[in-house]
Amino acid sequence: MWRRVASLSSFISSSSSSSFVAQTASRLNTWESLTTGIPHQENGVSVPKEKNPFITFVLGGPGSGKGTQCIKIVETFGFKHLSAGDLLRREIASNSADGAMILNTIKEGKIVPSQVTVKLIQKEMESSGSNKFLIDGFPRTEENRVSFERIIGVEPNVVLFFDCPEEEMVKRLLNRNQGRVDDNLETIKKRLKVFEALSLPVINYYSHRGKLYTIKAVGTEDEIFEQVRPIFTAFEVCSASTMILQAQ
Ligand SMILES: Nc1ncnc2c1ncn2[C@@H]1O[C@H](COP(=O)(O)OP(=O)(O)OP(=O)(O)O)[C@@H](O)[C@H]1O
Ligand SMILES: Nc1ccn([C@@H]2O[C@H](COP(=O)(O)O)[C@@H](O)[C@H]2O)c(=O)n1
Ligand SMILES: [Mg+2]
Repeated sequence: MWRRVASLSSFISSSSSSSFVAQTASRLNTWESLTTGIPHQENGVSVPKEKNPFITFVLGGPGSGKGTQCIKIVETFGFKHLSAGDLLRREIASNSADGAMILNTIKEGKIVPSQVTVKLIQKEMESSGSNKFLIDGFPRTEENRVSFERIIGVEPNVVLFFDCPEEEMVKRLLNRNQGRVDDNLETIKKRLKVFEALSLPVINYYSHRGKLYTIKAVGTEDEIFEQVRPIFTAFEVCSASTMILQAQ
């Protein structure tokens, strides 16, 4: 299977997205698990590989444009979008037992205990009927990351990092005008500190794991999406080709 994917990358080397496709083909050990359908051993139990979801984590500082780009990714590639922040805000709005704690944490720009956030994500994943997820604003900390791996039992296939200068992020947040309790300068400053101290190490972790795609998050929304598009196009091309090869 690996040989076939490698030859695929040279076959399409003349396409406009060729470098991404080649890069993607070289990362396809995870993708292969989605498409081969060959049972593999997991904790001693044989599990059909095609049951694994395809997971993309969407990371970046506050106001870097994660939510904005997720809408475009969903429109073009049909993922189920799960925003950790939106799920937490929904808990506040529904007056759940954790609502007051979550509201205070968000106002302070701090991070909600991982168990709470991962359970919300898990519930949405299970009820979605989808197998392709964009998980936006998560993991924000090493604790988030480890908790997801422990509870959900899988690692992401792709990690997008929207890399944006602080000054631009602050400007965007102060103009967002969506009535968010954390869109004020005091909370924004705290969120930026938390991002640097707790979220950047997670981004570095995925860089070392060879899963990170860094997007320069300046310019128009469309210009930024043109950096994102080839990443998922490459995965789609490789997936379709693998299915054709299997059918032969
Ligand atoms: N490329 C862009 N140029 C200018 N403004 C943008 C751009 N992308 C997004 N915005 C605007 O910046 C604000 C923040 O964007 P968005 O909500 O997508 O960021 P985010 O990374 O999801 O932030 P948060 O972490 O706070 O949820 C929004 O008002 C959005 O319309
Ligand atoms: N994994 C997460 C994600 C978010 N939070 C809290 O929600 C706030 C808003 O998140 P956005 O993704 O919408 O920016 C964030 O500042 C945190 O307080 C969290 O705790 N854990
Ligand atoms: Mg957002």
